[in-house]
Formats: sequence, structure tokens, C-alpha cells
Amino acid sequence: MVALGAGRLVDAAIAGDVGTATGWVVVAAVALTGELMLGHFAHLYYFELAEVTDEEFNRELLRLVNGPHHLDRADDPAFADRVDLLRQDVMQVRTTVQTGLQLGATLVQTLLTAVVLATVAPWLPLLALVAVVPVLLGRRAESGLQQTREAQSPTTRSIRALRRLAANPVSQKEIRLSGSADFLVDRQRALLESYAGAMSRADVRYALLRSGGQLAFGVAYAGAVVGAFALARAGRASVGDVVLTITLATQLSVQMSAGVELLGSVHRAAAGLRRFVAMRTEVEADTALPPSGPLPARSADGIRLSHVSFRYPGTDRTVLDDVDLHLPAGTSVAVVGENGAGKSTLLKLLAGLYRPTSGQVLVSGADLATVSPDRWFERTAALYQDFARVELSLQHSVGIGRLEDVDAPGPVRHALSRTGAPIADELAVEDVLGLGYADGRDLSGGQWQNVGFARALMRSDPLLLVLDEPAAALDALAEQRLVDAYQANAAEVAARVGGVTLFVTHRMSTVRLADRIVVLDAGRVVEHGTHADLLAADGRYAELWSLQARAYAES
Ligand SMILES: Nc1ncnc2c1ncn2[C@@H]1O[C@H](COP(=O)(O)OP(=O)(O)OP(=O)(O)O)[C@@H](O)[C@H]1O
Repeated sequence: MVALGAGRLVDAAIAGDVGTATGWVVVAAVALTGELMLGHFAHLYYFELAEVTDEEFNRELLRLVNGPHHLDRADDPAFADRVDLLRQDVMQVRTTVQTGLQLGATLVQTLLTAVVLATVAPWLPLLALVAVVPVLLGRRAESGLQQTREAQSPTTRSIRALRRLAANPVSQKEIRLSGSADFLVDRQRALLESYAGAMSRADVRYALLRSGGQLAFGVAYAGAVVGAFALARAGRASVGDVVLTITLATQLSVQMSAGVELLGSVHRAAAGLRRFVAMRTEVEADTALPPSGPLPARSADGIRLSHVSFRYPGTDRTVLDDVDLHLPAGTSVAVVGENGAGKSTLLKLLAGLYRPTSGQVLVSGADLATVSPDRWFERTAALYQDFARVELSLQHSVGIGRLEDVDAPGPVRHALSRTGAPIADELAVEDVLGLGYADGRDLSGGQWQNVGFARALMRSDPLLLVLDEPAAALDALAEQRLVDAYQANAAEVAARVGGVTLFVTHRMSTVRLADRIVVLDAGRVVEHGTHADLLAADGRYAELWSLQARAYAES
């Protein structure tokens, strides 16, 4: 409208028609003011819409990452790369909404420009067609850049992991003590250089492609301006038409380059959206399990592992190899073996966090593969070596172990007292845990572990109670308290629902308290039985036992 006003203004001025010229000045001024005001109000709506969309995508990402019941995906490096990319997509959501709307406005403007150009000469809108060339080449360049970025995912993931390592107070201590800061910085620099190298090569390649498109438009632009002059010379167009053509052709070029940029962002967003949809489809397929058979209130047969083998996703090493075991209802079972023998893996498999690569896990006769993971999780209680430090109030940090009691202080205090540790005397349930809060209290490693133990003990009727290295962070007195608590809890679980208590420890004095002992070696069960049976067998267990007994005797 502004360009149209300017063109007609020139014609009226040349004709000496002051009234018409003034009229066009007013039209141009009103059009310009209107455009600016509309832009301002549109911006407010962009902002609001962008914020709502951003929040929705963040929630969806959280749901997707935590959606699968099993951890197979979380351990898969390819899955981690995809989550990384989705995280970047989510960060772009605000700008994407804005650019999407701007792209719509640019398309309408371009269409109007082409219509007005047609009033000067019917062939002038062809300029808009030529303007599509840089758009298409720009799009090609954008998707090429996107592919390069995706191919660089493993490198960017490693860079992020190093950044996390450097920012984590726990690792900072070790980095300082080991003097490995320079080594880590060099490693990060090498990764950044490799990433920057690959990206800048791709940038140059695709910048050339974009320039080719812009050159094609430049030639067409020059042709249009020369054509308009020729028409004016032949008396088939006015001077105002020439002004109009130059203004609109320039505007078209600006609109097109903005369009290329905007389309690039929209294209990137579309790729992100496809990633979201693909991930959601996979997660839904993963969570859509056949209807689950009921789990008995009380276990009769305990837990059986039938020819269970396991490999972590993305690896080809068999971590558990043809494990065949029966853990009778109500028994306490100790799992022993050297580092890396597969003890923690066995526990995670039994807890349903992973699915066996082959073989079956049967809970009181029900194949875990046919039981909905949520139902099984409700009937398991676990404290892992790498337990979570849940930085909330003590009430919530423990209470989330049984969501229906998350706000009830009674059950939380009961669970705390069942740990056998004096943590309920040291802290009030309202106390906020962790240094992430201004009034938060940091706990010692052993105290955090007791909070984790209490969280596990919130489950009242577990068919499986799992304790992985429960004494790792405890002093001798606390360990003795834990062993007593463990025995009391195992007996309670056994009496109430026939639950099996499974624990991993390297302390043989605790191991001997178990009803049964399973000895793992390189993923295979090499011995199992009672302490007395295994000593009599004089095998691997007897060897481990005498090694520790000798160490104590000598000290
Ligand atoms: N998430 C994972 N992805 C790939 N491999 C893994 C993963 N977790 C463990 N492993 C591998 O599986 C093997 C068994 O590990 P696991 O933690 O079960 O052993 P463990 O007997 O509990 O050892 P430790 O006594 O040191 O805790 C190891 O070789 C380990 O490297």
C-alpha cells in the first residue's frame, strides 16, 4: 500500500495535481502507521502463543523421556542422541511459533506484491516465481545443515557430558585432586574443534548454494527494472509505475530473503516435530502392553529365573548368561561375586527395569513379560547403589515411595523408623533436603542412603525387596543397624506376603545371614545354596569366605 501510494504520488506530482498528491501522501502515511501498529499487537500475541506452546512441548518431552517403563532405551546411546536433539528442538519452540506466524504474513505480503506488480505489466509477477528459486535452494541448504548437525550428535553429547562433569561439585573435587583439569579441557577442545570444523565446512557448502539462488533472483530483478523503464520509454507505463516497480521488486527481494530464513526455521521445526511424533509412536508402542494378569496378594512360588540371558542395549556383551534360579517365597537371598559379575544387573532385571534378552522371569508363576510394569513396580521395593538424592522436603523425598501417602507424616515416620537409623531424630519431616534450596540441608552419603531406604520401605506389601550394596556409604555402627533393619524387614515382608528379599554385598559377615546365597561369576551362576552348603562344597564361595575371614584374623 505504501509503495502503491508512492507510485501514484509521483504521477500526481508530475501532473501538478496537488490535491491528488496530498491524498496519496495521507494514504501512504495511514498505511505505514497501520502496519507498524498491527506489527506491535501481533507481537504480543506471538509472545503469548509461543509461551504456551513452549510449555506444552517441555511437558511432552518429560513425558516421553520418562514414558517407557523399561530402562533399555535410557541406556541406548542412539536414544540419548535423539533426546538431546529433542531438547534442542524444545529450546527453539518459541522462535518457531514466531517464525511460523511471520512466514504466513510474508506469504500474504508477497501475494499482494505480485498482484500490484501485475497492474504495471502482466509479466512482472513472474519475478515472484523466480524468487522461489532462492527459497528452494535455501531449503535444500537448511536440510543439508540439519543432517550434518544430526550426524554430529555423538560429538555434541560428549561435549555436554564433559561440561556436566566440570560443573558437578562432586566431580570438581576429584578433578582438582587428580589434576586432570587440563586433560579434560584438551579433550573438550578437541571435540569442539571437530564439531566446529564439520559445521563450518557444511556452512560454506550451503552458503554457496544459497548464493546461487540469490544470484538468479538478482538477474531477474535487474531484468524487471530495465523492462519497466522500457515500458515507460514506450509510453506504456508512467514514471509512477517505474517507481512502483523498483519499490516492489526491492520489497519482493527483502520478502524472499526473509522467507528463506523463515522457511529454514520452519523446516527445522518440522523436522523436530517429526522427531517428536516418531518418539511418541515408539513410546506408545512400548507402553501398550497386553492386558496384565493379576499378581497374587501373597506369593506362593516365589521368583523363578528360567534360562535368563541379558545384554545391555547397543552392546554385544552377554552380562547374564543362561541364569536358572528358584528363589522360594519368603526367603532372603544374598548375591555375591566379583566386580562386574552382573549382580546389579540381575537385581535390575528382577525389578523389571530391564527385560531379559532371552528367557523368562516368573513371579509366583506369572511371566513378568505379561505383567504390566506398573503393577510389578507397585509390588517391588528397591534401594540401589546409585540411589537418587531426591531434593525435596524429607516428607516428600520419602513419601514419593508410595504416592497415596506422599503428604501423610505418619507413614513417612514409620518408614524412617524401619531403616533402623536415627534419621527421624536428626531431621524433621518438614526439613528441605539438598543445597539446591536456600534453606536446604545437605546430608551425608549415609543419611542420603537412609532416606532412599525409607523411600523403598514405603511399599507395604512388596513381593520383591531389593538392596544393592546397602552398606556402601555407612560406618560400622550404621552398618550393624542396617543389617538388623534388613533382617527385620526381610522377615516382615516374608511373613506378610511371602516376599523375597534380595541383596548384594561384599561383606561376607552379612552374606551368611541370608537363607540362600547365589554366587555369580562373569554373568553365570556358579554356586547357590545355604552358607553351610557352600562352605561344605569348598568352591568359589568358600574361597571368598576364607579370604575375608583371614583378612579379619590378620587385622
Ligand atoms: N548401563 C549399562 N550399559 C552397558 N553395560 C553395562 C551397564 N551397566 C553395567 N554394564 C556392564 O555390565 C557388567 C555387569 O555390571 P554390574 O553392575 O551388573 O556388575 P556388578 O556385579 O554389580 O559389579 P559391582 O560389584 O562392581 O557393582 C559390567 O561389565 C558392566 O560394565
